[in-house]
Amino acid sequence: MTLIASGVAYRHPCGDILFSNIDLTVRPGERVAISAPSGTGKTTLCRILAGYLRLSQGTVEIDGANIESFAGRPMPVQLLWQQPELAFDPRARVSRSLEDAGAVSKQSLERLLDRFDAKASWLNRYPHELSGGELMRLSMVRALLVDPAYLIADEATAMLDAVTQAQLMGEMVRLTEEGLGLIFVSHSPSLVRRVSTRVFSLIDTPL
Ligand SMILES: Nc1ncnc2c1ncn2[C@@H]1O[C@H](COP(=O)(O)OP(=O)(O)OP(=O)(O)O)[C@@H](O)[C@H]1O
Repeated sequence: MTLIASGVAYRHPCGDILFSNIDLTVRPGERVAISAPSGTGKTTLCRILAGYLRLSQGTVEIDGANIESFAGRPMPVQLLWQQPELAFDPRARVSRSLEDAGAVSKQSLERLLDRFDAKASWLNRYPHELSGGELMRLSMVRALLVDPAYLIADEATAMLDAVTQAQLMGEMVRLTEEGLGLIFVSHSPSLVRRVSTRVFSLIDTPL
């Protein structure tokens, strides 16, 4: 499954163009860091690639299928937010949000909880009853439950302590060795150097 963004442009509702002519191809197992100065559209591009935001021009396709055609079906591109609470309904126990992510077998859930060192008992809590690190682990579990082909991590580990950050980034790298494609944004040049197999410069400006 190859992810291909061609001629992508985004225009704000006020009409201002944020970026245009973005061409990006990501293949299974690649780890692509999106680099660009603050405010130039990295998060916006991440949201477009994951189908959260409508592009103004161009296409995003997965193996020839437009990303918009996955509406109502499990999305093969999953987004990890920097604020993991955005992935959970604050009025419901975490287990409910995981169920809403899609039909999932108990085995897959247990396997993923184990992989991300997350406790099954956390599922009975509300999002505000979990620490940032715990919620991030569960947000990774949620993203991977639908067995996506691509994971987009938008500064997903930036708020975490160094140990948790290293552990979760390490797990993401292992997932890419199993074929997952990873697109990530990080303001840490050393993390980008360590993790990425390629850097995509959004506006041709180095990090
Ligand atoms: N509705 C809007 N109208 C005009 N500008 C907007 C609107 N929404 C967002 N922006 C601007 O779009 C720009 C791109 O935002 P985005 O979050 O994608 O950048 P970024 O590269 O991820 O930034 P950072 O590195 O600081 O997180 C920002 O300058 C933001 O102020």
